[in-house]
Amino acid sequence: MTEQLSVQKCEACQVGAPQVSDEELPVLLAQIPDWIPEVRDGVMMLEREYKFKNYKLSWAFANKVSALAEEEFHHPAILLEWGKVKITWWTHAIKGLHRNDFICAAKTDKLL
Ligand SMILES: C[C@H](O)[C@H](O)[C@H]1CNC2=NC(N)=NC(=O)C2=N1
Repeated sequence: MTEQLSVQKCEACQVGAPQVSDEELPVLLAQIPDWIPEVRDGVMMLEREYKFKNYKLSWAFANKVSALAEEEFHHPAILLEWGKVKITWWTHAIKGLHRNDFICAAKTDKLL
């Protein structure tokens, strides 16, 4: 069993890096069951919406995710609303999902 995604580090990802394979996809998705794979304009992404009691709590969580992104140098889309934060991870350089996206999704869950 490979170690938990949330303790792994993102690797530098360049254009041409491999997307997650069809065989790996279900194995990785099973490790982050609260995340939904979405395909937009042919690009597969991982998405999760978190609910909070008010805007300040949503804002604080969004800030933590931003700090994580800088630490990993891998950046999500963050939709910040009153009582909700939607996080979407994908790898722009390869227009799809890299192992990094799963690592970052798992790390995002640990920020709660
Ligand atoms: C220049 C380029 O944006 C950087 O190399 C990094 C920054 N953060 C990134 N974040 C994500 N999600 N995908 C990328 O391809 C990516 N590239």
